[in-house]
Amino acid sequence: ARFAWSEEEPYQHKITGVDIVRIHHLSELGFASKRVSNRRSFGYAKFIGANECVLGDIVLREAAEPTTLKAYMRAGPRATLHFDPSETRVAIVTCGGLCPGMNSIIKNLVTTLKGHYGVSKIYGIRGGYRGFTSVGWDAPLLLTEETVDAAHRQGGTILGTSRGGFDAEKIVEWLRAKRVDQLYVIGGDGTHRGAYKLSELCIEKGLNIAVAGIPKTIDNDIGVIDRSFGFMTAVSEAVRAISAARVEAECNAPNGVGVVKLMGRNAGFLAAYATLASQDVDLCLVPEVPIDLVGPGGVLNHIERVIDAKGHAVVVVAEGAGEELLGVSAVTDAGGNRQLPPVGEWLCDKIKDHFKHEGKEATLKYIDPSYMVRSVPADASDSYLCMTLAHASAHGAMAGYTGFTVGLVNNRTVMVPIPELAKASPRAMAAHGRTWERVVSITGQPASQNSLAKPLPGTTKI
Ligand SMILES: Nc1ncnc2c1ncn2[C@@H]1O[C@H](COP(=O)(O)OP(=O)(O)OP(=O)(O)O)[C@@H](O)[C@H]1O
Ligand SMILES: O=P(O)(O)OC[C@H]1O[C@](O)(CO)[C@@H](O)[C@@H]1O
Ligand SMILES: [Mg+2]
Repeated sequence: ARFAWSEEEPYQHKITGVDIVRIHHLSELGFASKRVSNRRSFGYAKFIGANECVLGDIVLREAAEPTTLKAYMRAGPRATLHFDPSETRVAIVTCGGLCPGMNSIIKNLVTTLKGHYGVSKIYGIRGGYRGFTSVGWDAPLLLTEETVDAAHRQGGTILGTSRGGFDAEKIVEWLRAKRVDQLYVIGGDGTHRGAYKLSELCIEKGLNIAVAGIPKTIDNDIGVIDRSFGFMTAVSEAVRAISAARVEAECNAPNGVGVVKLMGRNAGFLAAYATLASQDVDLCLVPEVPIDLVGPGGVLNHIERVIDAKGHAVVVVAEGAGEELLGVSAVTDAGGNRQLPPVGEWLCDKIKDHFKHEGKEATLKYIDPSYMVRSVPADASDSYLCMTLAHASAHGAMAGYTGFTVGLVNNRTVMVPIPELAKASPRAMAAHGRTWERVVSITGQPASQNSLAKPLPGTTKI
């Protein structure tokens, strides 16, 4: 490709080729394929060819060396199905924390697998990975187009979810006993690590089962993909909390301060995007950037300066921020996620102490919307995304692909090998990247927050 940046400075990109990141196909692994032709296409859409792909990085940077472009397999219906739909049995499970859109994914999986392909049976596993081993009230449900009809209007997951309780041997044994052909796993990075182990164990045990993931997280901490479903809905809910904090801060004298704590364990995407979307925030603290509390460039002085100038201030803090000051807990939850220190309350105390020390009074209102940002149904944009992801996943598994997940890459749906996604997850915001630069520019917070930034492992350019 030849481009001229200017008459004086012509520049040529040297692209040597395209590397397509391939995913496993059950027939290539030696499993018998029914080779059924995909007659259920609506007739006007083309099937996706084996080499159709989507470029991973569409930004061409000036490079001295020739570049090979990385690409992902394009998702969508294939001409030949590995499974005969009339005999196909499916299981769906949701794991990890709640996220807007989980029910939309379940509904669209069921409507496409039943309505479009006509599979014979769909099990809905109750309460996450634990549900495979449960007996009793939480035994699997049989899902039909009727039972999921209104699901997308509700928050949460109609199947229930959990952390912990992963037992690969028992889960694979359940799949074998129920003669399940396809397993759909909706969850975050931990869930995907589990899903890949299941796909590998199925192969090892000679089971002709496709395992497909659909990434879910309001933290947007899953690598490779543009964004995870539910994230932007959670951002909108977070903006409502910030608006409330601004109103409280504006109206409560003297020196109103509104502090909002948002979810975001390792990644501050939710806090950063809500800050940028609301335009009401004067200070945003995230896990990726250490907090510089005191001193002329510190955040306490910044809040005081903002209040001196306009009478009030709004602060957003992500729950995972400030571990370098508050200490890292050794306590973990059932999924192995470490307990976080109470950074919101701690910050409120520090702000009040600072004002007292300066002989001033701060009227501080603390808002922790907590689970409210993630327990709502998906908004229109996320509902649309859920529909495309569920279809992408069903088309991939029906075609016989396994150990893959789906996502948007450069706004196109693709299939990604789960290890590729797991390697890049959890991702964090680049502490020297453009999103954080925008946050610093919008809030006016001290740039020293930026220069102190420490890139974390797994950090991406976003
Ligand atoms: N490395 C792993 N191998 C196998 N299973 C795992 C692994 N990590 C987590 N899991 C299982 O995946 C499920 C969900 O894990 P986790 O609590 O890490 O949530 P998550 O999928 O990362 O979602 P969230 O975005 O809410 O953190 C749990 O049942 C957990 O036992
Ligand atoms: O209390 P729970 O269900 O473990 O979930 C809390 C965590 O889940 C997340 O929402 C991710 O799913 C994090 O932001 C948050 O730390
Ligand atoms: Mg996780």
